[in-house]
Formats: sequence, structure tokens, C-alpha cells
Amino acid sequence: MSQSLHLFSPSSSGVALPKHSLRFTPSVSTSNRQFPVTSFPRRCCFAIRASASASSDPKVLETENGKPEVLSHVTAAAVSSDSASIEVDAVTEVELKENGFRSTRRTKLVCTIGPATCGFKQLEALAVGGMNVARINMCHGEREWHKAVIERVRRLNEEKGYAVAIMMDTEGSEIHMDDLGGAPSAKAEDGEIWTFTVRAFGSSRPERTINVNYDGFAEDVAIGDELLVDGGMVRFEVIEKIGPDVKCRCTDPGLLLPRANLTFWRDGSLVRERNAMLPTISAKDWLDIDFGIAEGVDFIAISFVKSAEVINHLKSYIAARSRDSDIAVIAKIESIDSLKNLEEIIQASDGAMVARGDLGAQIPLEQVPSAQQRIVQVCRQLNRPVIVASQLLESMIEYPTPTRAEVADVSEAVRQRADALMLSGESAMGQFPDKALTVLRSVSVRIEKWWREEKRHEAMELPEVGSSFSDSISEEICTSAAKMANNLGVDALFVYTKTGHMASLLSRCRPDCPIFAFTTTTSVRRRLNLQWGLIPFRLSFSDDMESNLNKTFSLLKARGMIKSDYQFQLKCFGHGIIEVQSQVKSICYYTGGCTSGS
Ligand SMILES: Nc1ncnc2c1ncn2[C@@H]1O[C@H](COP(=O)(O)OP(=O)(O)OP(=O)(O)O)[C@@H](O)[C@H]1O
Ligand SMILES: CC(=O)C(=O)O
Ligand SMILES: [K+]
Ligand SMILES: [Mg+2]
Repeated sequence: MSQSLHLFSPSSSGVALPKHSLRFTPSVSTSNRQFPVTSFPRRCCFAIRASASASSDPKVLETENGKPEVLSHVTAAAVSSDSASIEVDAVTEVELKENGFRSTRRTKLVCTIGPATCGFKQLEALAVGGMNVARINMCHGEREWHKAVIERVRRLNEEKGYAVAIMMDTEGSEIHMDDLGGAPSAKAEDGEIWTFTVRAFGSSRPERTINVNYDGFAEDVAIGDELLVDGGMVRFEVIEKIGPDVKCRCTDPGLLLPRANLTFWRDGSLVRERNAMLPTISAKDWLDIDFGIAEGVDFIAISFVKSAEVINHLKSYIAARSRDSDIAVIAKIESIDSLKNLEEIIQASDGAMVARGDLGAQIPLEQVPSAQQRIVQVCRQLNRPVIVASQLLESMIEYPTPTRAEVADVSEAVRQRADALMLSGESAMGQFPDKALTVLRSVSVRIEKWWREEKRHEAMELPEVGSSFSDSISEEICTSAAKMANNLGVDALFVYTKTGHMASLLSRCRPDCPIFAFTTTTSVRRRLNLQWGLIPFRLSFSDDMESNLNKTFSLLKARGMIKSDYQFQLKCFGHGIIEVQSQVKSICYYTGGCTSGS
């Protein structure tokens, strides 16, 4: 006999309960199928599931506010899905077979692709090494080059069974130097006088002259200002202005790299003159965004975001351009304004990046760690994935081992439980991209394990993120699922999710065990690759949760990813029912997708 815990929605009891109260009614049943599903309001139970039929009509769903919502990607998946198969990352599959559930890495890894890693074999090596997302930076290279990289990643996914997502990063309206006429770098020596100018030169550029991309440069700077290249890698002092030419003396010598970022400081603060009015998304960025939409990238990261408005604008642009695309917009937090408007920017975005490179050029360096901590925390609270980026392993651009300080920095980001870590120059143009990735991977796994063993989990307040009662139920179910999974020491959580929302709510709880996220579309599967602890699978599933579960288990067993003696103990069905089978020796916990299309 099994014991059931039935969780009723207030409306089924006929008694008006306060918004947050849920009624638990212990009951005894002999069958798993005893669900009072019909007593739930439609939107609260199995409202919507991906249809397995090959219909080409978009599914129109009824949502909370009664407005129809078209989920055409549901149909797209149904058309392409093979109902008998399950798709999982080739690396994960091997890892699960060899080491079991618990060993899987929870922190996701993003690699910037550049000349050192753009070939098929090099990309494959990164995928084998654990790259979850490939980032292309539109600051560098031609669109044709980026297109070729995207095609190679796609081919890799198709031919070798990976689900590497693609993130396109916009250039943004930053002030930067030119490409040094194709030279890999230029050396500025102490005391040398260099000219920064907007004047165009043909092939005959005078010595020690650098072009700047911002027309108002000479007007904005003042004599005595400090000019920082790449946030202080090289420093100059402005000594003279002659028309468009700004003459500067080098005060901190170093290597100037092509398109290096420029900021100028006065009396210890960043100068924000007319350049503060530059649009976040430049004319070139819009063309790059069109390119990204046409190529079907998974994420678009927006540089130098200042407000939520620009994110909303971009999201409606993407929606209008490609009705069924689900490109996620990542806000890069790398300016003073983005810190000021942090909460609303993150609320408007689908994720955020702590872009420490430029951030460290805009605020004093000693403020960057606390800014990072705050951004990671706000993202977790608002349920948005967050990437910690820049200089994690900077020395590995040149050396095969990291510094101890770099390992400590990576550890701290993992300990903060950021969703993802990112390599920049280390993978784009460094000498040891694979080794750098290995360091990220091994440090992540080690710190995650240590933190679990130490039971050091912070009790972070997770405020409600949804606005409807239905959303609240989803959140409560995921929070309880994670808590039960921890308390019972289960090996995995299973979640069936169409848009990825339920999976994200589970990920947000940062449970001890990995989360197997089953989703119907390959695009959602790729997108889930950015979120902490999720192991995304593509699987076509139906309205019948019990049969989905049986099917999943037999497919996973057949692939050797779970041992045949594993059984599931706890089941959480649909929106309202948690069923606990006390007699079954067990391993897994499962939570079903709940709200419409989530
Ligand atoms: N597509 C590319 N082609 C050539 N070099 C590249 C490319 N992408 C990156 N790089 C090199 O790798 C370095 C680091 O890359 P990354 O994209 O992280 O730059 P970043 O300056 O940190 O980012 P951002 O410009 O967004 O602030 C760049 O400075 C550049 O030298
Ligand atoms: C990644 C990036 O844009 C930065 O760190 O500035
Ligand atoms: K960029
Ligand atoms: Mg930047």
C-alpha cells in the first residue's frame, strides 16, 4: 500500500484561502492513478502539453489573463520529434554512464570563439571539454567569419550529438581604438607621446597615431584627463588638444591591442560627457542583431546596457522579426548606469552577464567583487541565469597553468553559485584554450562537491517571481521538490518542461542533485544549457505524466544512463499533486510541468 499526499488547490476545497496557503490532505490510496485532476481549475493542472501529432497549426493556449498565447514552437517540435528517442549531450551521456548522477558538473561554461578556436576540430575539442555555450563577439571579425563559426557549431551538434548553444555579443557604443592597421599589437613606452584622433588616414598612418571610433572624442576630453586603455592595462595623460587630435603622454607603458576599449577619467571618476548619450544599440549592432536572428542564435548579449527600456525594445524587435524564435536576451552589466538600474534591467532580460572587463574600467577595481556578488544574487532572486565573465584565467592566454589567484577567483564565482563562467581571450586567442577550459571544469566540480559535502548551502531568500496564483504554485512545487530532494538525498530531479520555465525554477533552488530537464524542442534544450545544474534532454512527451515517466526511464535505461535497479519514489504530478510512495526503495524525484506551456 502506498501513502499519498494530495495537495489541493484552494478552489477545489470551496473555501477561500489566503493566496499562499495550500491545503495538504493526507489520504491512503492503492493506486497511483487516484488524482482528483478534474477538481482543478483548467489552468492549474495538465492544461497544456506538447502534442505528439504532426499538426502544423500553432497551438493557441489560454493563459492566466484569458488572452490567447501562440506557442508555435510546440508544433515545430512535434513535427520534428521522433517519439521513440531521447537526445542528450554526448559528453553528459558518457559522464552519467561512468560516474553516475551526482558527479555531473552544475556550473555551465561559455567559451568565446576566436582565431584560436574557430576550426571544426578546435570547436569539437571545446565541446568535449565541456563547453555549453559558444560566444561570438561582434566587436571582432567579419560577419562571414561568424557565420562560418555558427555553421561549424551546428554541424558539430548534428553530427556528434552536442547541444552547444550560440551566444552573439554585440559591439555596443563603446569608445575604442581602431584595429591598428592589422598589427597584432603596438607597444607604448613610458613617456612617449601618442596621438588619438578621429581623422581618417589612408595607408600612410603617422607613427604613434591611433584612430578612435567616437567623433566627439576630442570635445569630451580635457587636458589633464587620464586615458585608460582596456581599463588600465596602459595609461596616458592628455597633454594637448589640436582640433580632432588629442596628444597624450604614456604614463603606464604596455601593449595596445586592436580595438582596445578607451575610457577617460577626471579627478578619480569616469568622465561621462556626450558619450553617455551614445545609443546602447548602434546602427551596426542592429545589423548584427538582424544577422543573429537570421542565423537563429540562441542568445543575444547586449553590451553596455543602461536601462530596461533597451532590453524591452530589443525583445519586441526580435518578436516582430521572427514570431516563433525564442532567442534569449542577455543584459551585459558593464556600466555605471547598468548598476544603478540593475533590478529593472535584470527583470526585463532573460539573463545577465557580469562583464568585469569593462565594468572594471568604469568603476574602481576594488568595487568589482561586491558588484559581482550583488549581480549574481539579484539574478538568482529574479530567476535569471547569470554568467561571470572576463579575466577568470587571463594568464592562461600565455601560460599553461593558472595563477593561484585565478583559481581562487573561479572558485569564488562557483561558490556564489553563478550559472555560468566564461572564457574570453583565453579561448579566443590564447595558446591554451583547452587547458583553460579544463581548469574551469575541474575547479567547478571540485568546489561544488566540497560545498555540498560541507553542507554550506546558503539559505538565500527566494522571493516570489511570478505574478499569478498559478505561478506561485509552480514556485512552491519547485521549492518543495528541491527541499525534499536534499532532505531525502535523492540522485536526481526530473522535470518535464516546454518553455524551460519549470526547469529554471528548480535550478534557482540550487538543489544538491542534478536536474534532468526534459523538453520537446532542441532550441529550448540548447537554451537550458546556460542554467545551473540542468541536464537538458530532448524528448517528446504527452499529457500522460505516468507514461512519460515510464518512457523516460526505459529510454534512459536502454541508453545505460541509469542503472536498471533504479526506481522512482516521489512523484509530483501536474500542478496539484505530490504522491509519495513509501514502500518503494527509491532514487528519483520528479516534478511535472505545471502552468500553461511552462
Ligand atoms: N572573432 C575574433 N577575431 C579575432 N580576435 C578575437 C575574436 N574574438 C575575440 N578575439 C580576441 O580575444 C580577445 C578577448 O575577447 P573578448 O571577446 O572576450 O573581448 P572583450 O574585450 O573581453 O569583450 P567585449 O568587447 O565584449 O568587452 C579580444 O580582445 C580579441 O583580441
Ligand atoms: C565580456 C565583456 O564584455 C567585458 O568583460 O567587458
Ligand atoms: K562585445
Ligand atoms: Mg565589455
